[in-house]
Amino acid sequence: MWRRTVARSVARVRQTRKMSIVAAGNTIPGPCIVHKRGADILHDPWFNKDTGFPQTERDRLGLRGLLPPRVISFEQQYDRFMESFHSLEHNTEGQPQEVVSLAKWRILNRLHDRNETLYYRVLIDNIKDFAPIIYTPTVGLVCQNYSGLFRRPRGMYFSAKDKGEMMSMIYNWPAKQVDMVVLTDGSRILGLGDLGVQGMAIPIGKLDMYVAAAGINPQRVLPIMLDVGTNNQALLDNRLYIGLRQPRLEGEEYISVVDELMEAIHARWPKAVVQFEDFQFKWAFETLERYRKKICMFNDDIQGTAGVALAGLLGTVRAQGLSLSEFANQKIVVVGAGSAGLGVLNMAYQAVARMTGKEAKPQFFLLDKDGLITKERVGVQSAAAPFAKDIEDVKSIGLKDGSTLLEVVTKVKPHVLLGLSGVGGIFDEHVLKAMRNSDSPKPAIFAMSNPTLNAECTAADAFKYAGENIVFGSGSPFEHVDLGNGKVGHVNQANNMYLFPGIGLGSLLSGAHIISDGMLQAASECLASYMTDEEIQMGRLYPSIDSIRHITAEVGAAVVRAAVAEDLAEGHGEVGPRELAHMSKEEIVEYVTSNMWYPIYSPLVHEK
Ligand SMILES: NC(=O)C1=CN([C@@H]2O[C@H](COP(=O)(O)OP(=O)(O)OC[C@H]3O[C@@H](n4cnc5c(N)ncnc54)[C@H](O)[C@@H]3O)[C@@H](O)[C@H]2O)C=CC1
Ligand SMILES: CC(=O)C(=O)O
Ligand SMILES: [Mg+2]
Repeated sequence: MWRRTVARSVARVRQTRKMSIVAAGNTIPGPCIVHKRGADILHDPWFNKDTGFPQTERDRLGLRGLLPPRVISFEQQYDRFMESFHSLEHNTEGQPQEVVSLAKWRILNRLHDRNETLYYRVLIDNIKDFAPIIYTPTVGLVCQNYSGLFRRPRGMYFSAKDKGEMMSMIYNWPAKQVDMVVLTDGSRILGLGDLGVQGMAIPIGKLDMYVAAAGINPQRVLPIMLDVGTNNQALLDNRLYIGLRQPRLEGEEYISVVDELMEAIHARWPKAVVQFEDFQFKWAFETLERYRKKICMFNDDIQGTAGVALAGLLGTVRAQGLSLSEFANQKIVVVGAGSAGLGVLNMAYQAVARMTGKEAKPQFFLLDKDGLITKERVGVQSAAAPFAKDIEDVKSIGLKDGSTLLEVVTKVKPHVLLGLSGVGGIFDEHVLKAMRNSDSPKPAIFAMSNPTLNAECTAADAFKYAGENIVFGSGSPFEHVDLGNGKVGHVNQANNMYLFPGIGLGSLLSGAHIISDGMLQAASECLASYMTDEEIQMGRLYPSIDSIRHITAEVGAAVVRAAVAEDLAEGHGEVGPRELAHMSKEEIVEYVTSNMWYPIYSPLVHEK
């Protein structure tokens, strides 16, 4: 009996997939129920179509007379926006970069606030040009100036003053269903430090990427800022700062506020996936350990970054013409022993252990602001301790605890130099030149810190000083480098944006109640195997951001499959765990793709 049900739902998945392709091809989508009329609709960016409301809808919804008479098609609205954007580019030519970037952010933000369907369509279609505005690097600048830029609220703000009230506050959010939450406390925004409540632009930007890359319905996303104060004196002294003007809560007081918020989110939307973003080191690991066995959550800086970095590291092994098992013999220097650096090392160690067995002793070197970390280091963080080198091992190559980056690179001759320090320019001319003596025929340099000014080096400097045969990746985008004679130094964007949307989407659609290491590993492996050998030989470790929807569908499907394999998948909507278990690999990709929202005007039907 239930076999027939499975067959029916697989057929349904196939049918839905067909319909979604049709929808993407602009045929008539299904209706959308709206509980308001007239001007209230025009002021609601979820439903607003501006001049795009057809006459019949204007009549039905009480809009007649509230809009200019001519109906403008979606395509015309799209063209008009792009024309405005291009004239803005033209008109701001020659102005300081920051002015131009903020002007671009403003024009996109205004559209976001007015008409979400059009906003997400232009974002999806122009993701390569617009991601650097709504995401890194411009989002960093936006956070730095958020108190001044703030016009309209988006998402929810919970503060230390709301203690005891969060369970009722969560019901103030107007949407019945929430699928994806991105939560920050603003304590470590990119490499810019503590930006307090102004960090809200990060969850907003990450969720824009969720909509664009993973097709999460924008009506079901929720950016949350947990404002527990700030230790940034400049913000505390700024009379126009829009957050709590008090030092950050610490210890028990802090954790009890996070607990209360997590309980409130989980109570209202038990199936929502919660992504922790840009928490300072001391809380990033602690909150991850605290909630990951109870709630469907992950820490993007620790786990998303690790998966993307591991995929890149495996790519560098392939770029050298070696088999993946050679990964265990790679010498990798990681600069930055924070959430991101330690996340990468954790995952890389697990990969080596899988390849070589438990006795694996990878040749990974970890540095923080005080230089090389060895077992001699006093007060080493417990999360960093497993990666501290044996002092005898480093002595044998002329190094000691606290050796400088230049000393380490010179003596180790690493295959890979990977920066997650937040310190701009730390891979200076000397360090990069030392990479010329790397033991790899294709040394890899990853300057992963964000935003651009915090990158450990620029792409141009990397190719200039370390040589033309390097493989290069950076957290924020750089232009490809002209090496002369028609040769181009390829720049990869080594950013967790290649994984977090797929991790979130896959976890959601699997209905898993937690996100396991196996699901994260599957996501990373999927990204690692996405590129062909030919592409890898050309220094391309990650796909172009233009194909982010496709890669996200593949990653999402890999996460669903891993959840099914681990018996964690509880199903989503009408698709139950047994139906998921009976889907083929291709059917799971179809299931994921068919669940991706695509921006198109739906006919609006009013219901009281
Ligand atoms: N590309 C990507 O996808 C991602 C990039 N990041 C970037 O990584 C950076 C670090 O993030 P977290 O690890 O969360 O920060 P964190 O504050 O937890 O860690 C920073 C680490 O850098 C070390 N450090 C500081 N100055 C140093 C120096 N001069 N030399 C060597 N190490 C130094 C600190 O001791 C600390 O261990 C940020 O800039 C962030 O934007 C983070 C997540 C994802
Ligand atoms: C990309 C990112 O998550 C970060 O820089 O924190
Ligand atoms: Mg982050």
